[in-house]
Amino acid sequence: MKKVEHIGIAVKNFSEANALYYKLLGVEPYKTEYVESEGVNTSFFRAGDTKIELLEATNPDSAIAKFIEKRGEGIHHIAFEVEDIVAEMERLKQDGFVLLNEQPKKGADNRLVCFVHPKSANGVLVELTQEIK
Ligand SMILES: CC[C@@H](C(=O)O)C(=O)SCCNC(=O)CCNC(=O)[C@H](O)C(C)(C)COP(=O)(O)OP(=O)(O)OC[C@H]1O[C@@H](n2cnc3c(N)ncnc32)[C@H](O)[C@@H]1OP(=O)(O)O
Ligand SMILES: [Co+2]
Repeated sequence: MKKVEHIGIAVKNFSEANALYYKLLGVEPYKTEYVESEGVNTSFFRAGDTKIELLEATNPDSAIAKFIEKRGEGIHHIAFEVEDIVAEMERLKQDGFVLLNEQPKKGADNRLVCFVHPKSANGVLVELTQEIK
């Protein structure tokens, strides 16, 4: 794991949250992206060497909609940068972590991602993320 690549934050109102994080961080989001497979709108802010990813649900079945319904807005996941996502997935599986996808899948911002179940990571949803080169 090279670094915390981003922190995902579940928000109810995308435009209000983007305005708030603009005020908080003093920078505009460098990118917004709709990810159909996850049912989310995302925006990305640079914060030093890492990023903040705001996530708004676009349908009631999305993981973000369910999370907000159960727990309210807030930190949803921590994403760790990896160089070889397949190797890291295999390593974590061998170590008893529960992976939420068998194969890496396409995430936002030109990346492959894989999620680790929060029940196998001290209540934290962990995302592994590798840049697509
Ligand atoms: C935009 C793409 C990508 C990127 O490029 O960065 C993203 O970040 S996408 C982000 C959204 N996508 C995902 O989160 C996909 C992975 N998540 C899942 O598969 C599911 O959300 C889940 C984690 C398996 C939970 O789904 P489910 O079991 O259907 O929901 P429950 O509400 O029943 O939850 C079970 C259990 O887990 C707790 N939970 C749920 N989400 C989280 C969370 N984010 N952090 C910590 N804990 C979480 C939930 O509270 C339940 O606990 P109990 O009530 O104690 O049983
Ligand atoms: Co993410």
